[in-house]
Amino acid sequence: SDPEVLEYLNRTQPALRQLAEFKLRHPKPIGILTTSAGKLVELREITTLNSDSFSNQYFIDSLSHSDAERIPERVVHAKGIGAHGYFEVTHDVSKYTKADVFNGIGKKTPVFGRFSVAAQNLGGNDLVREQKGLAVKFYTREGNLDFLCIHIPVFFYKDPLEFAPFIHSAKRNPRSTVFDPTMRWDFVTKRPDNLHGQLWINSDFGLPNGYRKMNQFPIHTYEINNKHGEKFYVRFNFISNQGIEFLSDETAREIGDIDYFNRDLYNAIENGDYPSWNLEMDLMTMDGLKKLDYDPFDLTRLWKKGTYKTIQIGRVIFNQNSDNQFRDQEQSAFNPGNLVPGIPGPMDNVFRGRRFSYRDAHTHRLGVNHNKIEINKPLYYKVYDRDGVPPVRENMKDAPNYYPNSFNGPVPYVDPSRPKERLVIYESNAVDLEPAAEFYNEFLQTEGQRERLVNTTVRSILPIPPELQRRVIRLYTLTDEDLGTRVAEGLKRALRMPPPPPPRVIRLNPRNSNDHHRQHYYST
Ligand code: HEM
Repeated sequence: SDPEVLEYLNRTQPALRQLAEFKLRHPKPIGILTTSAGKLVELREITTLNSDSFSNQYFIDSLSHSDAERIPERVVHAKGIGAHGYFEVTHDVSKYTKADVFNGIGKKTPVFGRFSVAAQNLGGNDLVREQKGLAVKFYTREGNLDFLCIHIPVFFYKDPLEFAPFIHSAKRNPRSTVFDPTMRWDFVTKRPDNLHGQLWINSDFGLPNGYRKMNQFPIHTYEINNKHGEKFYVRFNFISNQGIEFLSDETAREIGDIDYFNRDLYNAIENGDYPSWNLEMDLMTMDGLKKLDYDPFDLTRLWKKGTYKTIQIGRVIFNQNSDNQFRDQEQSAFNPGNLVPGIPGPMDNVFRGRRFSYRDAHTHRLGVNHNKIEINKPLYYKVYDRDGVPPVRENMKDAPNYYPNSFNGPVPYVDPSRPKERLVIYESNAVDLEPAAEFYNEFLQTEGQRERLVNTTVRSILPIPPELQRRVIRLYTLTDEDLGTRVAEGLKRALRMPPPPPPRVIRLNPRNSNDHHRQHYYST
């Protein structure tokens, strides 16, 4: 009720008034301070000055806990923000999938979502041209269902063996420590399947205006099946109800806030402006698949118009910020292999690689019991796994710890409608530049869009070695002659431009004896 406090709360954005709000909710201290083992801390223990610090358990606890408070950051998508919410079914899709979570109009399922930037380290810059991610964990009655998505509808490669080199080339140079376009362009030109995704990233669609204003795509072609065992092939899409907006590099520089995406999402949710996405699926039947003149399982290409229909399923709404980002977001373990009956999932090789990679990454990052951490815990589980790095929770108490057994440990169930066989797909390793050419000529609809793609590419290849620049232009020309020519001409023009002036800095005169820096150096 203090007018000064009210005025402060009104004037300040939610992300900057979090502590003031905590105090409003807790007008008195929330309790007596303790050590981690629960001993009450006495006032004289909160300083070590003029005392025997190594008799002070509070001091030892504090120092040694902070020494160990970092865990490995994610190898990709390290920086992000998490929020809680729910999924609500809005349409009847029982014809296509028996997944309980998608059946029963009005049914709500709790979800946890994590929004992220792909190549930045923890604490990195949101305002960069990189794929932005959204991972959603649905806590369904049939186990956790995880979708991991990026904001462009195509992926970079078809062979999971490209994961490590792709990531290395997109992250920091191990010697210089800085992001290095030479590595990235070298890899793209050596593995041209990456080109289509790279064009998306360098186009107007590369940098969304915040996490709320982007669509999200799990990309893979998923197999789904109904209760009669009939199979369908789908690509899921999360379509933003906030609309989609993108930023130019110039606007991003003007905004200049490395936490722009996190701040925007957090503030919106705190203000009750809950972001939501419609979940839909582009669907093909088995008969439809047979008639195609392209590979619908290829992650590096879009499905062609007219070959599928789009079915609405429901919507995801995020209506609560996490009250502890480390507990929820940093400890969250999303795995695309977490699927439910009725969604057997994708068959392609990248997906098979991912089934292994995420599980392995989570064991490294969070320990082998990562699915027992609260944020990852399914609603129901009965396992034969035991022990390992905590948390083990009740560790299945005294139930039999081997299967099969004769003593009523958990038993598998029988699903009579599970399709008997799965499609086996053969993937071609031929380089196909058609999807990239289609993106340039058809997907981009205006000259302005093409011009900006060319300009962004030129800026990006300007610092790389001439031989590599020639290789980029050769690849672009092979993709589309006009695109290659324009990049070549743009590069020639850019090379003739004078280098930008050095940044303006504040200089202090070291010979000025009034300079307090100098006094500081001498004061010791
Ligand atoms: C061979 C292919 C791929 C491999 C090996 C791979 C591997 C990984 C790994 C190891 C992580 C970090 C996991 C963690 O520590 O929690 C990760 C995160 C992520 N990946 Fe992938 N990935 C692949 C392809 C993809 C694709 C195709 C997509 C999207 C369509 C994708 C979206 C994401 C997202 C959104 C995250 C962040 C998850 C989070 O918020 O925790 N990845 N990936």
